[in-house]
Amino acid sequence: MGVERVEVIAPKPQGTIPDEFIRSENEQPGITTVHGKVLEVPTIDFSDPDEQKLIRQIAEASSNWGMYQIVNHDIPSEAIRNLQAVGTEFFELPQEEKEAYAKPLDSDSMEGYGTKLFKEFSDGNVTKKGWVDHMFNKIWPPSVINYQFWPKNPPSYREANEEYAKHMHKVVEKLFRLLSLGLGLEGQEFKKASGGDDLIYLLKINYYPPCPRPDLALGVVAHTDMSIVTILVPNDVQGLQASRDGRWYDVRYIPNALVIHIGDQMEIMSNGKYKSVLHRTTVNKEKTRISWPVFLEPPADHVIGPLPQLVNQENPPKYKTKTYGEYVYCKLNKIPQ
Ligand SMILES: O=C(O)CCC(=O)C(=O)O
Ligand SMILES: [Fe+2]
Repeated sequence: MGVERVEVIAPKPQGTIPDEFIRSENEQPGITTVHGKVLEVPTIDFSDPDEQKLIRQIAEASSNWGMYQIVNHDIPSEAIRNLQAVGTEFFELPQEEKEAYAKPLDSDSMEGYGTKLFKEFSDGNVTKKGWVDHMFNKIWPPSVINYQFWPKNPPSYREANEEYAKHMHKVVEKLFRLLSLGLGLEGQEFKKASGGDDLIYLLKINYYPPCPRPDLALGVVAHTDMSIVTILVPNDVQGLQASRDGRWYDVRYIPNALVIHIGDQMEIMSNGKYKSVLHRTTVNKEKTRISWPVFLEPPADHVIGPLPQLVNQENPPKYKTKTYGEYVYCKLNKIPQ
C-alpha cells in the first residue's frame, strides 16, 4: 500500500510518461513557454548601504513583479550548500527509509515526506499529478519544530537545517522592515501583523526527478504562494517560471541568490500594493531539479486582513479578513475567498 511517489513510478519505458502527468494543451510547457528568452526579474543587492534606495527597490519589485532575487544577503554560501547537501542525500535514501517520515494520511499539517498538495483537476474529472515529491519541515521558531519529521539520516540534517534557519532569521527581519518602510509604515508593522515572533518558517523540499517528457508535464502547477513571503534557493537546474503579461518565462538562475516570492498574505495585508506572483515549475529530461522554498507563515489561528493603516476612503479594503487556517482551507479546497 502507501501513497505513490513520483520518484518510484517515474522510471518508465524510454520517452513515455503515465497519462496522469500529461497536462492539457493550455498548460503544457512545451506549448505555453516563451522559448529563447529568460526573464530578468529584479536583482537586489542586500548589502547596499543606501537604505532609502533599498527600500525603494524592494517596494518597486514587490509591487510590479512579486518576484525578485536578493544577492549579498549575508547567508554564507556554505550554509546554503549544507542545506542542499543534506536534503539531496535524504532524497537519495532507499524508499523505505524515506517512508519513515511520511506525512500521516489523516494529518491536517503539511509536515512530512511525500505530501500531496492541491486537488488538481483539469480536463473534467481527470486528476493530474505534478512531477514532484516533497518534504516539509518547520524550521523556526524552535518552539514549533517537530523533530519526528526531521530525517535522522544524513546525520547532519538537523545541524544544517538549524544553521540555515538562524541565518534566514536575519534576512527575514531585514526584509520585513524594508517591506514596511516601503509603504510608509513603521519598520515593525508587517512583522507584528504576521504574528511577530510566532511567525513560522516552513521549509519545503521539492524533488523533481528527471522526466522523459518535460514538454508535457509540470512540476508544480501554476499558483501563487499562500504564505506571507517565500524565500527560495534552487539547485542549478532550470525550472522556475513566472507569468508576465499572461505569458510564461523561465526565470534566470543566479547562484546563491535568494528568490523572493510575495505571497497571498502579503498581498492581503498590503491591501493589494504588493502583488503575489503567479509561478510554476518545469522539469528536466536528464537532470534532477531540487528547490528549497521557505514559506513564512502566520500561525493557523492568526487573523490576517488589510492593515488599517493602509485602508481609507479612497482605498477601501480589497480583501476579507480571516484566519490563516481558514484561508489555507479555502484555497486547498478551491473555495472562493
Ligand atoms: O521549485 C521552485 O522553484 C518553485 C516551487 C514552488 O513554487 C513551490 O513549492 O511553491
Ligand atoms: Fe510556489
